[in-house]
Formats: sequence, C-alpha cells, structure tokens
Amino acid sequence: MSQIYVVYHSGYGHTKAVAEQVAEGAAAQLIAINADGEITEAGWAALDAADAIIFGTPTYMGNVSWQFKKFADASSKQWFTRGWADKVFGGFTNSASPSGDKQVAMITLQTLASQHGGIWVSLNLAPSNTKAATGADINHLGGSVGLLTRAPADAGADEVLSGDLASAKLYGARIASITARLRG
Ligand SMILES: Cc1cc2nc3c(=O)[nH]c(=O)nc-3n(C[C@H](O)[C@H](O)[C@H](O)COP(=O)(O)O)c2cc1C
Repeated sequence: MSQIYVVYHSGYGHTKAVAEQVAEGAAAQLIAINADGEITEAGWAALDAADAIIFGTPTYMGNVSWQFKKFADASSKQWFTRGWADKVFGGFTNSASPSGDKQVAMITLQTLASQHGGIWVSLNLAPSNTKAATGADINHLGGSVGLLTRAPADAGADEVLSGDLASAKLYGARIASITARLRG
C-alpha cells in the first residue's frame, strides 16, 4: 500500500473540504498546515517517508497563502538532502473566482515539486466547457496542470462546487494509481 499524504493549508475551511475529497480518492492521510504556517515534526517525518505528496492551498492575492509558502520554504531542509526526490507529487488550489489567478498558485505548487526533483501528476480530466456546463460538472474550470476548484465568495465551506469535489476524488485516485504503478 502506498503512503500518500495531502498537505494543505485552509484559512476558512473551503480548501480543507477539497483536501478531504482528494484524500478519499487517493486513500491518503491529511496533514494540515496551521494558521502559523507550520506542521508537526510527525508531519514532516510522514512526508519524508511518503511515496506521494499532494499539495493544497487556497489562492490568496493570486498565489499560495503565506502559510503554504512558509511550509514550502521550510521544506528547503529536504531540498538540501534531496530527501523528496523521485516522490510522486500533485497539487490543487481553491479560490472564489472562476479564474482568480489560480493558475499562478498552481504553477507555484508544480515548481515546488520540481525543485524537490519530484514526478508531477497532471489532472487528465476533460474540461466541461460547453454552454450547458455547470459547477456540478467534472473539471468545469478546465484545469490541466493540477486541480482547480471554486467556492463562490459567499459560499460556506460546505458549498464548494459539487463538480469540483467530484473532480478532487478523481484526481486523488489518479495520483494513487500512478504512485502504485511507479512503486512496482
Ligand atoms: C487574503 C485573501 C486573498 C484572496 N485572494 C483571492 C484571489 O486572488 N483570487 C480568488 O479567486 N479568490 C481570492 N480569495 C478568496 C479565497 O480564495 C476563497 O475564499 C477560498 O475559498 C478560501 O479558501 P479557504 O477557506 O480554504 O481559506 C482571497 C481570500 C482571502 C482571504
């Protein structure tokens, strides 16, 4: 069984709701980055031992939250020793606007994985972009690098769009499947 972790920050619970679906799809454990941008020593040890790491962050001001960036910078310790090289990585970001510059945060996540020498898993879900498409459809935001999700600005944490939650589960399952294949 692969060891897969979803390490995420969520200021107000919306990204957490997505993280839970990604984790369910991947049969992964959740590690929350707290309001100070920190995870526990046990969390770091789990990530060091992981086969796959999935990053999650809200998009704040067009990029990852400062708490996620603090975690990313703290992972320079692993970078120095190549401790996370050849692990499988994926990522997701949630924000209020359909675009909201989520792609910038996504590229930050992909770049972080690449700095660590990781193997990045793309989304591989066809976009739902016809006139009939709604937020209940799979990948209605049309991501490809990783998973983009949306919670409208006036939506509670339990109102992340249903198509995005379903997409999250599928993306988690894809990462788990690829991780299992690479482990042999
Ligand atoms: C400081 C801050 C900056 C934000 N910047 C953006 C942004 O650049 N683009 C966007 O679409 N939404 C933006 N939002 C909205 C959040 O991305 C959205 O509310 C998201 O669901 C929050 O996720 P969370 O509950 O996991 O923190 C911002 C919210 C905050 C608090």
